[in-house]
Parts: sequence; C-alpha cells; structure tokens
Amino acid sequence: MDRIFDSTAPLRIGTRGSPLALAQAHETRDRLMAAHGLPQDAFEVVVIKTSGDRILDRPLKEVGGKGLFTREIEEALATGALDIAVHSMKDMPTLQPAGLVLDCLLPREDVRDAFVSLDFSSIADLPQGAVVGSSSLRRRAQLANRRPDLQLVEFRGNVQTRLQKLADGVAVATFLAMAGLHRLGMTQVARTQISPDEMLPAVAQGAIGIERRADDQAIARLLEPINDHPTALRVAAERAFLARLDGSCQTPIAGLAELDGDRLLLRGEILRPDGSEAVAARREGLATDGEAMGRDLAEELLGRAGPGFLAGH
Ligand SMILES: NCc1[nH]cc(CCC(=O)O)c1CC(=O)O
Repeated sequence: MDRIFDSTAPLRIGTRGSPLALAQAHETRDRLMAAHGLPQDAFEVVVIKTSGDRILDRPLKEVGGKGLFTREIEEALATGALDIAVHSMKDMPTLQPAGLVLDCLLPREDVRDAFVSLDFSSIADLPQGAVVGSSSLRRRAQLANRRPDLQLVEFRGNVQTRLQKLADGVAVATFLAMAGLHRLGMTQVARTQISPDEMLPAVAQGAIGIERRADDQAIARLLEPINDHPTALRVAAERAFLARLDGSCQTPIAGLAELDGDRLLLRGEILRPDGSEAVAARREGLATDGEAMGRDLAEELLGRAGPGFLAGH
C-alpha cells in the first residue's frame, strides 16, 4: 500500500500565504480528498513566505526573475519539508530545479484578464492620459501598444492591496487575472472581461500546477487522478513557446493555446517593453504536436522581431 494512505502523518501541501495562493492550495486539497475519499485532516496546508512576498516596495523586474515567488517553496519540497507544492503556473520558470517535476495540472480557470476600475468600464472608455496601475510587463506593454497616451504606474501586491490602491486613487484602472477573481469569489470587481483577441493573456494564465519530488512515486500516483489532460496539453504548448523565447519576468510575452477536439490553436505575441512594437502569430495543428508548435511559433516571432527586440533595444 502507498505510504501516503498508510501514514498517520498528514500530507503537507506547500503554498504562499496570499488569499489567492491559499484558495489554490485548498482547491488542490479538495480535489485530492474527492479523488481518494480522504478526510480533510489527511492534509496540512503549510504556508511559506517567499522573497517575492517580502519585498513589496520595488518593481518586480528590479528584484529578480521568475523564481522569486517559488524558490523557498521549492527548497522546502526538495528537502522533504513538504510533500507537494501548489503554484500558479504563470509564475513558474520553464525549467524545474533538478529533482523536482511539475506535471500535474488542475482544470484551467478563465484565461482572460479583467479590466478593473471604479470609474470606467473598459480600456476604450479611459480618457486621454489616464493613469493605469500594473506591474506586469506584458500588460504594460500591451496597453502602451494600444493606448500610447495612457500613463502607467507600478502596482505591486496581492489582489486586495491593488484594489485598495484603486480606492485610494493611485490609479483609475488596473488589470487582474479573471482566474484569480473566480477563485477568490470576487468576479464582481471585473468591469470588462477582456477578450484574448484584444489582450492575449500570459502563458499558463489560469492554470494551477502541482510540483513534487521526481523520485516520489507514491505522490506521483496520488496526483495522477487529478491531472487534467486538456489543461496539460495547452500549458505544455504555451510553455514550450515561452522556453524557446527564453522568457523571463523581464520580457513582455503573451501566449494562449486552445483545443478544438484533437486540434490545438496556439497564439503568441511578443512586445517591446515600451509597447512601441508588437509581433504576433499563430499556429494550428494536432494537440499532440503542441510543444513543437510552440517552439516553431517562437522561432517565427524571433525571426520577425530581430535581435535585441526583447531587451528593448
Ligand atoms: N503574477 C501574479 C499572479 N499569478 C497568478 C495570478 C492569477 C491567477 C492565474 O493567472 O492563474 C496572479 C495575479 C494576477 O495576474 O492578477
């Protein structure tokens, strides 16, 4: 019998402590309880503070790359202080540290961005020169590309902090992932759900991934029934695209794969950080070829953009 079912010790689920991260950890726990008929006390949610949670006063691009919200959690997983770790896939580097794998994906939530504002109903509704808050390089570049007249200010912090900044008048509008709002039961703050045609979301937006030690076969079997195969195919194609672009937090990149039966439609966009130029393309093919399509799409965009584009020079 698997040690996980024999053990009297609860399964330790590692997560960040933000309300959204906790909601994602609880969703993971609930799916494992349902899949295996386990009681809630078979699990323990362990909150880990990451450097990204500690440093709130500087733009993310100055603090460091994508590992910022995950490093301490991955260290705890590697040393055995956790059994699994729950992550927003959009915050994950494309390469896992040696000894860890991230191959269990929960069913994907809404992939769209939400336009959030107390005074205006959409991007088009924003007056000339309005101040918009966002710390996402992708959203900043996409917005600057479509509305060069707008003024952008940094907007760090969790969903609640950012809404407070709007209430305080720091900016008149911001963007949040619909997925996060759904999981927090806060979709009412979205004034408009922005179509991917207007603003292509981040790679893996709306997807939750569960990481484990590569050699932990009991955990691999435990996770197997909660892995959502359509989500896994889509995220694999998007992350192959991202990996080929050498994407980091420093680079405005958007990508979205959608399934239609056994077909996969993959769209990608890269932008100059100041939004002065955007290059977009799409690929369509068999879903099982998604990762090759991702690499191929990245090659096309890199070729069309030319050297130095992603660095902004
Ligand atoms: N970068 C922070 C982050 N990482 C994941 C989400 C939302 C949930 C998701 O996309 O899965 C957010 C907040 C946001 O973009 O509004």
